[in-house]
Amino acid sequence: MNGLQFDPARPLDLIAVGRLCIDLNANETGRPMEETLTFTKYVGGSPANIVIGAARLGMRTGFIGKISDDQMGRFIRTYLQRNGIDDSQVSVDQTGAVTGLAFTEIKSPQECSILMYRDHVADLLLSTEEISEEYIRKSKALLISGTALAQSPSREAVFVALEFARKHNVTVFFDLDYRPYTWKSAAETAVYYNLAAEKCDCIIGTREEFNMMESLYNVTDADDEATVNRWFSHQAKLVVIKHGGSGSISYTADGQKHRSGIFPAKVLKTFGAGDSYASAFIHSLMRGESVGEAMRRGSASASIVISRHSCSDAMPTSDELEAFLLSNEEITSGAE
Ligand SMILES: Nc1ncnc2c1ncn2[C@@H]1O[C@H](COP(=O)(O)OP(=O)(O)OP(=O)(O)O)[C@@H](O)[C@H]1O
Ligand SMILES: O=C(O)C[C@@H](O)[C@H](O)C(=O)CO
Repeated sequence: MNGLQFDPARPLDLIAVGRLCIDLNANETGRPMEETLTFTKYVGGSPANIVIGAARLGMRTGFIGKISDDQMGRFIRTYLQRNGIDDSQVSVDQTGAVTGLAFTEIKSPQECSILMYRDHVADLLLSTEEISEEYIRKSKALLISGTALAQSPSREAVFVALEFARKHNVTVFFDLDYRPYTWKSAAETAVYYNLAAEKCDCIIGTREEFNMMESLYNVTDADDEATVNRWFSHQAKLVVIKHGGSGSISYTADGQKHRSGIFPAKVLKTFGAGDSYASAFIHSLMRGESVGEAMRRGSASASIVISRHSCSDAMPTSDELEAFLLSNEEITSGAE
């Protein structure tokens, strides 16, 4: 059992709070960004990608965030609307803030990097007054993403959202989504990640992200069992540790452990794997499937997205995911 509860009476399935930005993915692959001439524009931001993926799979979704008062902000809002994501809680910045940009470099399938422009971005100006208790109580689940904790007032807004979620039995997913360029210090990062993680029901992260959180307490031996037991002593009922091309391992508070391998992928770029994994994983859990099945679907979604140019736009529909699962065998591997 995964221990997660979802109230079927709630009109929304999943609300995300956090970053809405723009991905500018290099069209010329196989070369450094210094030699890139053209980019394709997509909606980006880890929580945005996850919710877009969930909406593609048929979930009733919403977003709490802030966009810039310009063409980029309007591009994002239109895209959310076109994908059936409720944007009633997406506010428009009035201070001249800009939309975060994520320039991606695809030197090779294994050598991808992201250059982030995040000075004075609108998404980190989301304030506590813009977090609606009534809105959150309409949802079965809430997704928070680590980067929204990087600066005030977004940081406080996330903790208010967590409080409302707890108050109204809204299950909380925490996708760690650690992006170093947004934080001032390792200690600040670890403190806020740990404080937020204590309030979450399901934590999804890579081994490196959990190491970052534990570094504050001089824990250096990167032991999965010790990691998950720390979170089970708080609110968590399910912890997923992702291991890139080696697959993923999940742990439930009642002592079960599930390993998942990967699906073969013609990798174009590696980023987007985590967001696509999370979207299909959450969708599967919320429709009552087992943790093992949810991991299988997450892995399949990841393989689809890393074989395509974008993240958000590449998120598979239900039909695409089913077709992929029918025609591909998961490569079971000992994900250590
Ligand atoms: N090369 C690959 N081939 C197939 N599947 C992969 C590959 N890399 C990652 N995956 C799948 O995607 C999942 C998440 O990938 P990863 O562990 O890299 O998370 P992440 O670092 O959060 O991803 P991102 O690069 O989007 O930030 C893995 O557990 C695995 O199922
Ligand atoms: O989360 C970000 O700001 C970057 C994303 O927009 C990008 O699509 C990515 O890195 C996905 O993991």
